[in-house]
Amino acid sequence: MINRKIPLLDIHRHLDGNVRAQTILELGRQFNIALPADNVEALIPHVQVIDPEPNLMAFLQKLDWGVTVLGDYDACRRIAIENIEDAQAQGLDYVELRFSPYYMAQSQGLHPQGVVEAVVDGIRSATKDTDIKANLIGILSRTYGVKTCQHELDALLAFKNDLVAVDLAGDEIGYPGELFVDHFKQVRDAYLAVTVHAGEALGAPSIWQALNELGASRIGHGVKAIEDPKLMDYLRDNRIGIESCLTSNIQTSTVNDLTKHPLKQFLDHGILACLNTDDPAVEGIEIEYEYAVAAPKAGLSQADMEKAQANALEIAYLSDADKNALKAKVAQR
Ligand SMILES: O=c1[nH]cnc2c1ncn2[C@@H]1O[C@H](CO)[C@@H](O)[C@H]1O
Ligand SMILES: [Zn+2]
Repeated sequence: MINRKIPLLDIHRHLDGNVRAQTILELGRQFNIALPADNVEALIPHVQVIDPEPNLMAFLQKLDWGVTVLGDYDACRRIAIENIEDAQAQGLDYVELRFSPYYMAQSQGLHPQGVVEAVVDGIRSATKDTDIKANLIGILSRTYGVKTCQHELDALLAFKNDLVAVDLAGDEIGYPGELFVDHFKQVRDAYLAVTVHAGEALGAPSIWQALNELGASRIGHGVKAIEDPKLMDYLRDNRIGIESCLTSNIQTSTVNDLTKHPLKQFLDHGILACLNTDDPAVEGIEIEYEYAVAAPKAGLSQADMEKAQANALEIAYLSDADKNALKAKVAQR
């Protein structure tokens, strides 16, 4: 269970993997975009994973309707604002929301830089005068290839002061990290942190590559680290954060059964691993479910969950002052 005396964070949460079904319907109508259904109930199977998909790429297709309906920049602003509302409704104290501006722009011919501007603006206005804190992580959608990712990176770097990090997501097998060494040099030169989806569809070498060649300080999923004892030690000794997403790993068939998920072993080894949602609306879950249902199934005790909760704060892309402010805030609850 969530311990409300510890700050509650979700630091691996795709903003563009969390578009409400109702919003997809409304935006579809607004922009005259034909959808596979005209009511929420019938739309759900098209925009949400019901049973585990056979692989990561099949899972990722379920995100597509959420960006297909983004007909203008106001629509991008709207989904950013709704992401903050959803996070607030969950009692999250701090979120790192990640998004891929090219993925959001491509379907309706928007400009990635305009998308970044709209998302930044939406997050800023939605968090103003509230006690939820949010930071943004820009994503390079590797599935579009090296050249498009450079355009996507240019759009993100135009707003580098509004981001805390850049991530690499999408097709890990078809577009391995080796292709993006130059992109992440630019990210580091811009003084942004690096987190990479690695060890989800590929094995431990993909995680080593993210650490050694891309400069990752955190790893998204990192499931396959369990195959490499030297890597397990390295992650612990270098305080590399692992952003675990239990239900997502089941739905992508990265892990067949939660009882076999390595998160418990990561925690026992002293690795700074934490619990996150990934794509809440697409998965049909929220952070509460990950703590109340998924984590116990994965063998985590209450103490393990509290450790994971504390680890998220430890590895969050926040200053020590901001971390202390969050701790002080929850101490009053
Ligand atoms: O679990 C995941 N693994 C890899 N890539 C993902 C996952 N969830 C979403 N995206 C990717 O992130 C971008 C949108 O934010 C898209 O590229 C989507 O395919
Ligand atoms: Zn992810």
